[in-house]
Amino acid sequence: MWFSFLTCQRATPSLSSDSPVSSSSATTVSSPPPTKAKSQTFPSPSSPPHKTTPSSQTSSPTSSSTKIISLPFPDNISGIPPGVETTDKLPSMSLFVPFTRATKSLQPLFEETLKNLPHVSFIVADGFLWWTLDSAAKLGIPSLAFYGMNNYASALFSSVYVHQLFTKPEIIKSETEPVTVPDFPWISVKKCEFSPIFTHPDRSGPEFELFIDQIVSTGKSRGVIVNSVYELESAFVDFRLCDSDGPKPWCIGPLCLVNPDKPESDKPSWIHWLDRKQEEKCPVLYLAFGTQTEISKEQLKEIALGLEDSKVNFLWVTRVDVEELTGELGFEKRVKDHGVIVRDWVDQWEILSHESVKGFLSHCGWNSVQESICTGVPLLAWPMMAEQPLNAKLVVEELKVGVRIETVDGSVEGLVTREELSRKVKELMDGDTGKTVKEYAEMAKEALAQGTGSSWKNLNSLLEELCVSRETNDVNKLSSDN
Ligand SMILES: O=c1ccn([C@@H]2O[C@H](COP(=O)(O)OP(=O)(O)O[C@H]3O[C@H](CO)[C@@H](O)[C@H](O)[C@H]3O)[C@@H](O)[C@H]2O)c(=O)[nH]1
Repeated sequence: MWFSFLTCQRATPSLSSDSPVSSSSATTVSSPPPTKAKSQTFPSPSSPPHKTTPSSQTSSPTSSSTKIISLPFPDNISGIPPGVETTDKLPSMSLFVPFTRATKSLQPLFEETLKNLPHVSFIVADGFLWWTLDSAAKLGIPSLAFYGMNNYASALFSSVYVHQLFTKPEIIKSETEPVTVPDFPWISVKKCEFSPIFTHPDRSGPEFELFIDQIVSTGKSRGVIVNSVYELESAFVDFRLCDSDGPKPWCIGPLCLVNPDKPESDKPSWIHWLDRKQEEKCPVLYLAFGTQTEISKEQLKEIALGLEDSKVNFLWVTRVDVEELTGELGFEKRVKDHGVIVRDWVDQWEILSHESVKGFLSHCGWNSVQESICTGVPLLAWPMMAEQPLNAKLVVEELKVGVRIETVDGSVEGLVTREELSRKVKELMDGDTGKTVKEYAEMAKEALAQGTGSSWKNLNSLLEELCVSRETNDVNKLSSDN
């Protein structure tokens, strides 16, 4: 099993399907050290979206312009079960910090490998692999960080942190009281929507130290690649661009449109099921909660019974055995006419693109949100951790492409009852958010239009800035040396 990275060598300034970053293996943003009171961009701590590339999901390089070099993942990490090389395989996300710290043992081999490459124009590194930015600096290679988070969440984290919204002396004690964000007066946030790193006055401990290492290291980078579209969140991109001290955000997304997965020739059974629902003219709700979410037995039962009560047609992707965990033996049989549970790894893009899928109950991981927007499917937003509460606000309050599900106590971790789930599922499926989301889907496509789209232009100027100017410098240096 391996840990993989991609390097960009002598890239030419054009947008090709061989994107220099992989949306599944990279993640967020940063800027200068947190001691200075200015705008900053942040990784989403506590449960960040870092994962190495599981071999089962790594496609072979198909083009002569792309080469993948794999480095062996470290063995014997204290507290991590042997063989676990991705965060989705961790028994608990509480092991995230030792897992991430362990990646540093790859540094010598990473640097050795870089030295043996013919010419590296720049490095794109997962921001959670903070040490790769140190390696880049040591070898004099420009580097960009990538975290996977959008500009909206980064800007809000920054504003909350810089203005000490939850940590200044007149501390807001309530977890659920709405508080106005200073730089964005039309937005209010709740303490429970943020990790303790942003809300706890005591700034120490392993998680905080990792967070600082990432911020400091990304602050030294040449910029941050953002898998998003400028037009989708322009106010928040502009906010970050105005911070001349912070790393520049480069919106080059949505990457799910650059290289969408191709449906296999042999359709899996769930696609046949969706085909049947389309023939029957039955709209389907798709449910999936990403790769890292842990859902309690009690909550699973409420989801199952809420779906059953709602009578909506649903396709639920989950790795767990719902009947066994909830004790609801016979659930799948009871709902078989309108619902199906899938326990395999699915091609989510293919499902969302299916004509019959008219709603997505999602944890609001940024990849899922973008895929839903790009396929014109409205969301039922149920954030569970990390920056997902902010993504849900973007979906419901800013873009208005979805409906928010509420927990019993208004907290992020709180229980969602079967009644709430059933009500909101019906509201989504009967509602009119579909029209708005289709407009955004068009906008996202236009952003990638060759020559004219904003993401196309951003990628070109990024390559121009990092490759062409570097190569020109190299040539000048060579001639002055002679
Ligand atoms: O069976 C599956 C399960 C997942 N996916 C794909 O896996 C990705 C999941 O990504 P995302 O929706 O972002 O969920 P997480 O992996 O849980 O997201 C982590 O990473 C995101 C950013 O990278 C953050 O926004 C989230 O908070 C964090 O939990 C998506 O592209 C899905 O299409 C599949 O294709 N098939």
